[in-house]
Amino acid sequence: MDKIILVLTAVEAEKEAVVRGLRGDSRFVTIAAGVGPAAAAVTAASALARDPGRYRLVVSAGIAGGFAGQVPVGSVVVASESVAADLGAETPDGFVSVDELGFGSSRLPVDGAMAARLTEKLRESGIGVRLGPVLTLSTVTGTAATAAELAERYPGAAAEAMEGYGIAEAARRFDVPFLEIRAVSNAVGPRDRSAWRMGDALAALEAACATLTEVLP
Ligand SMILES: O=C(O)c1cccc(C(=O)CC[C@H]2O[C@@H](n3cnc4c(=O)[nH]cnc43)[C@H](O)[C@@H]2O)c1
Repeated sequence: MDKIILVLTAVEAEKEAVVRGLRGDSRFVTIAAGVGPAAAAVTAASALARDPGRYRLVVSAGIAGGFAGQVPVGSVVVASESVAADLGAETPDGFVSVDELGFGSSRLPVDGAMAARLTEKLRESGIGVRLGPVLTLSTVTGTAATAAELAERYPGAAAEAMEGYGIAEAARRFDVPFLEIRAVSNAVGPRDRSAWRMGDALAALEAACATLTEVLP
């Protein structure tokens, strides 16, 4: 039996955009896993454990906040790595990552060749795209101070979302390559939920998933 691709979104609206983009491609199965890294990791790990050897790629797909000066709203970010940006300890001298604490790695890899191919194809298709680190946080950033702190702590970070690292960790445990695709619905910074451009982001997510079907070997 041919191996297939597992795509996980957080919410149903993202799943619907992904499914529209995949246009019935039978190589993919898409699940809405819930918001946040815990729900995402549990759902991904459960699916991978239910059918060992069935999957050749696991994809975290959805909307995200984009860092100012890195990516505009409505564009796509393909992760170059997934970073757990709030996994560590707060100290009087600032944040200390789990790496520095000696408890593992806050950075998980993606399938670099696939990420590069997808980015190139999206660019060729005229879709605004950036290949860069995507942060995973359990809390949506809501102030300029936190946005600036994250940008300083993770230079070049393109976007933040809430699920990627959890899914990447599940994929790593099952030895399946991982990819994260995000469409930017809002800028990372002071909270203004009314300014989130969900429609534009979901359309960009749909286009990115249509392109994904074209770059798979
Ligand atoms: O209105 C809110 O504050 C809010 C809180 C939690 C989740 C949401 C969602 O709309 C869930 C969808 C999904 O969106 C991703 N996302 C989008 N923008 C950001 C962001 O700036 N920072 C972090 N995550 C973001 C995230 O992956 C959610 O699961 C709304």
